[in-house]
Amino acid sequence: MGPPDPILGVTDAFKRDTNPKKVNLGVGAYRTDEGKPWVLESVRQAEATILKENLDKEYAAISGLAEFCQASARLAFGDDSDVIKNQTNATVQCISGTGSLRIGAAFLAKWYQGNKTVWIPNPTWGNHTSVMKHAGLDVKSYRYYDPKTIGFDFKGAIEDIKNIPETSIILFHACAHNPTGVDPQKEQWDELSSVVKNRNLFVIMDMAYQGFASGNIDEDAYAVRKFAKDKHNMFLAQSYAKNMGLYGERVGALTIVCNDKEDVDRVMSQLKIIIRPMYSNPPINGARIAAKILTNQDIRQLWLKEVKLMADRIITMRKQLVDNLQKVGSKKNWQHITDQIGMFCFTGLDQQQVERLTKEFSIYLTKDGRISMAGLTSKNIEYVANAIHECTK
Ligand SMILES: Cc1ncc(COP(=O)(O)O)c(CN[C@@H](CCC(=O)O)C(=O)O)c1O
Repeated sequence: MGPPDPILGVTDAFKRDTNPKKVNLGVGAYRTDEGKPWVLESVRQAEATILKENLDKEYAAISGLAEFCQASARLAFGDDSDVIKNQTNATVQCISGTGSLRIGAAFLAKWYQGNKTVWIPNPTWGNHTSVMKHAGLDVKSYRYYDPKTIGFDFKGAIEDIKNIPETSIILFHACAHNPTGVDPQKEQWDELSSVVKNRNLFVIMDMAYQGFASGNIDEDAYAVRKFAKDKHNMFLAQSYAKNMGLYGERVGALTIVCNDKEDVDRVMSQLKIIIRPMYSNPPINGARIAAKILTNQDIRQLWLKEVKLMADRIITMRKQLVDNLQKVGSKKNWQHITDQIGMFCFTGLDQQQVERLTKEFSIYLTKDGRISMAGLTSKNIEYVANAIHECTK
């Protein structure tokens, strides 16, 4: 019998708990202030529009829906980027963010001529290592998080990256780092770009939360656009699970940035050769919804408002959690909760404290002390704050 998944297994345990006060702060999935999943109105409008078009259910191309792929690349790189203007993006629709990373890793494993070791941040999303190893790449890590400051270890990251063997592969979270919620400042991204360039590293940008971090899709794409502008060898993995709430539709895109159009044709041919025996071609429904949202201006404007609303609710929950911790008498410094950004808060709780939260209070979170902020609501915030205080005082 294999072990439960460190992230998705938390939800299974939560579902088995019969305590009426139980709270799920595990999986990174948005919840409303009523604690319910949210299907965005922009998604509903896109679905209604698509329904009227009476489309068929034919296979998609191996590379997916072309309109979706182009719209995804434009969203990430920006209409005025050289990548879009010169059409040097080899973009394929994949099975959400995970699938985009997996196909990109398989491409590197087969064709990359450099050092096939991927350097991932420490800590990182629990599935990164498995995805890379499953593709046949070695995995090592670089310093990213400083437990003393509960912040970004910029000095440590730079030092480690300067020692990464040239032509290796390095992975960055483009925004809303999971699990720490700690992102580099823009000037730190600029320096990271320069150091990575000097080491001639291949860059994997994992952008699973565009718009969800700051509430602004352009702001959150800063790192992707900076690295593309600096002409890095790179690929980008995009997910629409969180910023469009299309979790179960499995909608994502992989873009490998190429030197020229001929390169794009060759790379696309090889991506199709990798995809075909893996799942042949991707599902059409979710990609149609995402393409409609991105290309219908009225629906797009509504979506931009909704993605900001989700980001703002999480920011509000951060402030309320700190206020409630102070209200119940905690004397600890919880500033990192409001300093952090995106879906998650890296609380700094140790494994024993996490176990107590779950055993004594039926509050579910991952073992590393990460909480999904969207699981907090105005109804449970006091209960959660009191429980955290009880386990940390
Ligand atoms: C940094 C990062 N990359 C990729 C993904 C994959 O997302 P897709 O659903 O494949 O588009 C996630 C999702 N991580 C969330 C969701 C649950 C999971 O897959 O682990 C999490 O960490 O709770 C992520 O946090």
